[in-house]
Amino acid sequence: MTRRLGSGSLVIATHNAGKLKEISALLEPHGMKCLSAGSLGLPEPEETGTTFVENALIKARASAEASGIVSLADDSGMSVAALDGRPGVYTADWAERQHFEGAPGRDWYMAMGKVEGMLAEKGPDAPRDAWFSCVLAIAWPDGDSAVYEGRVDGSLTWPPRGTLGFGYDPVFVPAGREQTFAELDPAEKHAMSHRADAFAKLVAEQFG
Ligand SMILES: O=c1nc[nH]c2c1ncn2[C@H]1C[C@H](O)[C@@H](COP(=O)(O)OP(=O)(O)OP(=O)(O)O)O1
Ligand SMILES: [Mg+2]
Repeated sequence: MTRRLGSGSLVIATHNAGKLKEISALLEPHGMKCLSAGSLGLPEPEETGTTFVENALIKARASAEASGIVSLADDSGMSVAALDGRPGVYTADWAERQHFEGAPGRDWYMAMGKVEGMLAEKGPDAPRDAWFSCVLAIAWPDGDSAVYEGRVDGSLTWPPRGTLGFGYDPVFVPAGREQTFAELDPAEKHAMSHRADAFAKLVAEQFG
């Protein structure tokens, strides 16, 4: 029997503002009070794992140990079929850290261009299939943990379109739609994304 969260406070162990917003919106209806790793001043652990599961557990455990509060981490990324699943676990690393108007962030436009450039090298007929993966890991301060995996399939478009969402959203068109994740209403993205898929499993087990 998997341990359950119950109600109360939970730390969202991410330093990505886009994820924090999406995860808080998904958890609040279940009566959880969401604190952020950033606002608690928790350090950002190095993501030394080679799988989404390993990295999600590294982040959740680091937060639970440092805060003494049950913590939820998300490790996610985009995989391109014609690139043998890259960038995958290294999706964030492909976007260099930059400072925009004084605030730290990652250069997503550059990263999307890098993916497109590598795909172009495969020729004009290379399949443009891609998918996002998301692993959510919950870690309790006593070392217990639970993991949930999600995925959404789609294809890559170029040039990037839309201003909503974050990261690679402007180049990802989910299967069966014409708009990119950055053009869709956030509520629509939340209903079909890799994060939504993992969350549905988390909610079924934790709050069902
Ligand atoms: O819905 C998404 N829409 C667009 N891009 C996305 C999405 N979900 C993940 N991604 C990309 C960007 C993210 O940065 C990277 C995951 O890297 P990942 O290490 O899990 O996240 P992160 O470093 O941004 O924040 P943190 O580790 O503090 O949670 O994949
Ligand atoms: Mg990260």
